[in-house]
Amino acid sequence: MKRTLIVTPTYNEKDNLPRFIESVRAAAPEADILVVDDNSPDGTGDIADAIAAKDSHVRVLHRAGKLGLGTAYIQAFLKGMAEGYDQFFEMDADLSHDVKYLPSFFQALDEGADIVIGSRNIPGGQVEGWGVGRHVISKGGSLYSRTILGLGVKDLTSGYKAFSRRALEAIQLGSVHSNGYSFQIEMTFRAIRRGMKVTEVPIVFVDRTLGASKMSRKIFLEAVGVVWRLRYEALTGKI
Ligand SMILES: Nc1nc2c(ncn2[C@@H]2O[C@H](COP(=O)(O)OP(=O)(O)O[C@H]3O[C@H](CO)[C@@H](O)[C@H](O)[C@@H]3O)[C@@H](O)[C@H]2O)c(=O)[nH]1
Repeated sequence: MKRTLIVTPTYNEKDNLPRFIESVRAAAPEADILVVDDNSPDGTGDIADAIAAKDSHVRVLHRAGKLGLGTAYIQAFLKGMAEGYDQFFEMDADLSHDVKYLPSFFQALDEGADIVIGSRNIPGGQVEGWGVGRHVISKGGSLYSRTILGLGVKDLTSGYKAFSRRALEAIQLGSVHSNGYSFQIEMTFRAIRRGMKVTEVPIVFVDRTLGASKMSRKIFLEAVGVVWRLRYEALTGKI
């Protein structure tokens, strides 16, 4: 039986986290959940601790402040690898990633995928609840990065993903620099450069109804630049 670690980074998700954990526990009862909370001012970390105290499948990694999505995942993955997990998931805590898709991720991993991406940009996939601006940023961002990096993956910024242990080893987590949503692009690009197999499965992403997105101008600009850095590193043989 493969050991699965589902990582969810949290920053001010007090209204979403209990339902998120409950739904993941019901859908994947064998999996463990690691919440990475960045000292959320709304007390999400305390809520996570209270759930973890009652459920041995749930643990919490507390960090001192808002250190970013990318470093949250890297810290959690390194911890999970040291603990011997075989496969790793990324999921947002805000209920935009529906657990009903977990079986298709597990199936793709079983069939040999190294990375499974919950894709909004393939037949059967879509986004509900975003305004025009956010659609343009997301679709445009995927197209921009696909074109510059020469990748066939349709949804490069999705945050609903699964990795085999082999994929995380190949990526060499210590050399990943991106911290915002461009972290997603960098992880997939590095894996593909090392010959990992990527499979996209369709998901309908439903925008959060509680709490707020942490998308910012800084995160957007980081992504614009990261793509060129990755291309340069690939051209110069660094990745
Ligand atoms: N620990 C921690 N968690 C964070 C941080 N920033 C965001 N998060 C958590 O990361 C998850 C996603 O953040 P959101 O800010 O809700 O993302 P979004 O705007 O809905 O963006 C979605 O779309 C992006 C673009 O496609 C995706 O890249 C992203 O992963 C996500 O799926 C949430 O659980 C949120 O609390 C941070 O600095 N630290």
